[in-house]
Amino acid sequence: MADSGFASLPPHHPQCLGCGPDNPAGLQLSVYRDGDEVFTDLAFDARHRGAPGLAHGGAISAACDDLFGFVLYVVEEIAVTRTLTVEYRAPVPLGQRHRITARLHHRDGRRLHLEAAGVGDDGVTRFTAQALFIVVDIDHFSDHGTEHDVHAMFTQHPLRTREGG
Ligand SMILES: CCCCCCCCCCCCCC(=O)SCCNC(=O)CCNC(=O)[C@H](O)C(C)(C)COP(=O)(O)OP(=O)(O)OC[C@H]1O[C@@H](n2cnc3c(N)ncnc32)[C@H](O)[C@@H]1OP(=O)(O)O
Repeated sequence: MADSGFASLPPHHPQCLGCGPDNPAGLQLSVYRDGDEVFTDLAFDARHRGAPGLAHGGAISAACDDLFGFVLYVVEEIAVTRTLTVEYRAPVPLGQRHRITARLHHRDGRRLHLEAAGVGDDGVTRFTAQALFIVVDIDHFSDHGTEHDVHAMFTQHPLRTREGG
């Protein structure tokens, strides 16, 4: 959904499982910033099926994890997931739109404590999540991605300027 008035945030990279527009198997999240929070509106579909008619818990977890990766724009740090906990409070029906909102709860050194909630159009909170992200530098990605891909991931990011790239 186009939420006019909110800043649209760029995907982590075009093939990202969570937000990459060029990944047909991905969630293709569109993420917006609202003050210190980020959010996405998502209706899980047949690709994300767990039990009949319901979203798979792993798909819900992936959506939360990726959305946490957008809080990094707010925090202005590069970080990766160390722990992720999802509370599945109620089944999530396929096709029902949920707004997932994430924010920094608090920071402790390199540790970013994050929290998120997924609320349906009907006002029901069906899942919440907490994560610990650890701040890293760009070199963290260099061992596994090609130099070109790592460079491409960060050249489109506002955080690039912080790293002097
Ligand atoms: C928008 C921004 C741009 C894009 C961003 C990038 C793309 C993002 C894409 C997003 C996609 C979605 C996201 C994804 O999919 S991210 C992909 C999934 N995640 C990973 O692949 C991460 C794999 N793990 C690692 O690489 C290492 O473990 C890291 C780098 C995380 C830490 O290894 P490192 O050797 O560096 O650090 P450390 O082990 O000494 O620990 C560091 C500190 O943390 C403390 N600690 C540890 N565990 C716990 C705990 N359970 N409770 C409390 N504290 C804990 C620990 O005591 C220490 O504290 P201190 O001694 O310093 O005080």
